[in-house]
Amino acid sequence: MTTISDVKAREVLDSRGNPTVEVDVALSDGTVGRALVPSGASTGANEALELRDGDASRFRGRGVLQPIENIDKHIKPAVLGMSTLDQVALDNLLIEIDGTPNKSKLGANAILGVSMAAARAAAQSEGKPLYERISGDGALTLPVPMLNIINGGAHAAGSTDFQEFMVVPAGFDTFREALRAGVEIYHALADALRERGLSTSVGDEGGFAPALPDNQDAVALVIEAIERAKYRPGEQCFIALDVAASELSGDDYPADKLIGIYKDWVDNYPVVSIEDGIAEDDWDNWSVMADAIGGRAQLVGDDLYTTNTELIRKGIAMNAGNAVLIKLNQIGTVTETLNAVKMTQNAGWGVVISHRSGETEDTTIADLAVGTNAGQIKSGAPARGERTAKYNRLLRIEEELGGRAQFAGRQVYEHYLSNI
Ligand SMILES: O=C(O)[C@@H](CO)OP(=O)(O)O
Ligand SMILES: [Mg+2]
Repeated sequence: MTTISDVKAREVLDSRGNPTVEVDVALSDGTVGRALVPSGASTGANEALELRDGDASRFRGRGVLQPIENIDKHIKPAVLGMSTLDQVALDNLLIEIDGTPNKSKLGANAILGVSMAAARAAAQSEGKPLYERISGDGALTLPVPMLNIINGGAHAAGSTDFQEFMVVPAGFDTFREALRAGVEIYHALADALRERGLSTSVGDEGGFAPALPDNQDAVALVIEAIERAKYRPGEQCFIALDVAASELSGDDYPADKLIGIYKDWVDNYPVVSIEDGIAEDDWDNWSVMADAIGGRAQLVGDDLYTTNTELIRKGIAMNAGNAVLIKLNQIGTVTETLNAVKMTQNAGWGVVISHRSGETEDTTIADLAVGTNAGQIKSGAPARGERTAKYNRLLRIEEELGGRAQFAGRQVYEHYLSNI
């Protein structure tokens, strides 16, 4: 039996220059799986806890030596000698050692680092790519990339107050062609901004962060960029938003005003997906929004659900949206993440696998998107290495799958498009 022979954790840096946890899990057969943990800025209140040191003399209090010590002292002794082939048993043990509902004792960053590294080690030891180990006998699908090309909100001071304006190149036959369209649109957007004398400096996720007077200007600019790149909006390329409404001031943006804006945009623009359109504590207005536009747009809950099956179950019962954003570090183990995806898919809801605004070179989410047949991934703009690492991994997976590769494509949004 192949067992865990060593666990080594260290402090490394993420894309915002903040420390984060990296874990190596070594197996008795000599394989080593490595994982790096990402970090959010616009976090949901119900997310599992990211443990930071708080010692202001190191990295302005953002160090992660405590979660690393927790791995050394509490996790490593418990998992040495365990089989990594049973990810569920391993993750259940990690949850048990922590013992809190939100992983606040050991830190979700400590727990997830070990869980992900073990999954990667197990795949290697079996001689399989990670996506294949995740999928078992299930379908392998290349996801539609949702490329965040205008960054605002908590990710880019001085830009729009809505957080993300994404281009969604769904109307192509392969991931490679879709990504290429996204890249050309990204560059066309830079030209459009330059022409107007607007800044082309970028936000945390690699998208531009121009000082635009209105959120609607950002939508109009994305459409202009699609056309400038010679693609057809509403046919080949669509728009997705992450409003991150929990970060907005309720005085400026009451729910009825927001729903009015979305109705207008869904009527007039090729907007196919709206994430966190309503604040995370306002379940009732989530249902109101879903009644108003749920047949015409994917309504994705991120801060609302925090990849937590208890909250997803509640949302499905309340008709609060029709899709879930999935982030490994919101819940803290691979197994719980896979359970969240399954519950969402079983309800017939959409799934978007997501990066965090603070990222690393880790590419686990690319394999997760393919292996779960999720259909959609958001990993920022097609620029900045920590974002392109995921898109590049997907290019390699598509090549590796050859004739077996299926691109999720327009079909993901067909229901909403046929209702227009
Ligand atoms: O809100 C989001 O969806 C994410 C990723 O884009 O941002 P953050 O990681 O800051 O929560
Ligand atoms: Mg979000």
